[in-house]
Amino acid sequence: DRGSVQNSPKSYDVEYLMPVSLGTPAQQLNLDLDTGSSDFWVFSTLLKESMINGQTLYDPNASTTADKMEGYSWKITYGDQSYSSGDVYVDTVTIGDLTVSTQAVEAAREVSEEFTADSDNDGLVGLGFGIINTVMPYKQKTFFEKAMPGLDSPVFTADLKSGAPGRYNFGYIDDGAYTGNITYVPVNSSDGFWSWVSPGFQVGTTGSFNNTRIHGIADTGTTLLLLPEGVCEAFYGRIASAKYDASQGGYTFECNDSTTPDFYFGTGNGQMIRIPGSYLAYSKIDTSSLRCFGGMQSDSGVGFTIWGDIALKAAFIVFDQGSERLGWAEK
Ligand SMILES: NCc1ccc(-c2ccco2)nc1
Repeated sequence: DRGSVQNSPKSYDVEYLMPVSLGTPAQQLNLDLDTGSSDFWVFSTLLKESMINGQTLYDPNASTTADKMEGYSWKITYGDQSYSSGDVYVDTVTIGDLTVSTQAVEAAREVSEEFTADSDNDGLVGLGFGIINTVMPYKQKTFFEKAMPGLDSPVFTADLKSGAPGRYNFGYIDDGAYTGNITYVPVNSSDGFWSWVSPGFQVGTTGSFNNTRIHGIADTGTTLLLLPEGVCEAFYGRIASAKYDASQGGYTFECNDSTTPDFYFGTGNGQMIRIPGSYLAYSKIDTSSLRCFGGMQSDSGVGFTIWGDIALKAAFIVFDQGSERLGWAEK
């Protein structure tokens, strides 16, 4: 079996949403596929009115195939301090023509204000590893883990684009979606993340390659690229107008600064992925400013590097759960 679904970026590519069908008859929600977590949760009719702001709600009582998992609950807090919690139902879920008939659907009773404010986002599909699912008393499998046995190949791929729709594919690799070769690197899933080691980086075409191993995770659910302080300093040191602006909480530079170099990261056996300098001028710090907040920021608050959407949208990525490895290709 296999599946393919379009993803659509919200403004500034802050997150990418995909249509998902839940229950019988189908209820369609727009969800955020997040390889940095492992809960499948949705806005639901269990929520207090004050927590809803335009989102589409999953109504388990309107689904003939929904069964409540009595005594089960969940609560999750994300790196950006947003959180959600609620009850658990089993129901049928279809993403891009791929159906899982008994998916644990985590129906929210409570969401933090950040989620309430994000009116286009109806919930998250966590495609990290099930070991970090938060359902109690027994953790639940991710959508991919449930689908995997029936797939042609135990992989899913992410093709995120800058300011344009892309695709998530399940169970196969679309050889037309990338150029050159796919370089595979081993994944350590013991923390539940798609954790891998980059051999290093290069700033611009003239800079030398810096052989410094960077431990990090591939995370579709994080907007920015969070790298070690030293890497940020090497990159921003090459941009004339760049500075660390404590009032903005990060590096900023003039959006049109022509000295902005491309950023390359190593994926293994000599391959590098090029992130265009334009991707790193993330967003204007305010409408009247000529300065942009950098798409690359320090990972010092996190403890490991997060290869978020800024990096992922420069590549075609194979999340190979069958072999616990990541495949990287240019496109
Ligand atoms: N890295 C997972 C994740 C995704 C989306 C969000 C989010 C959306 C609106 C408010 O917070 N938070 C965390």
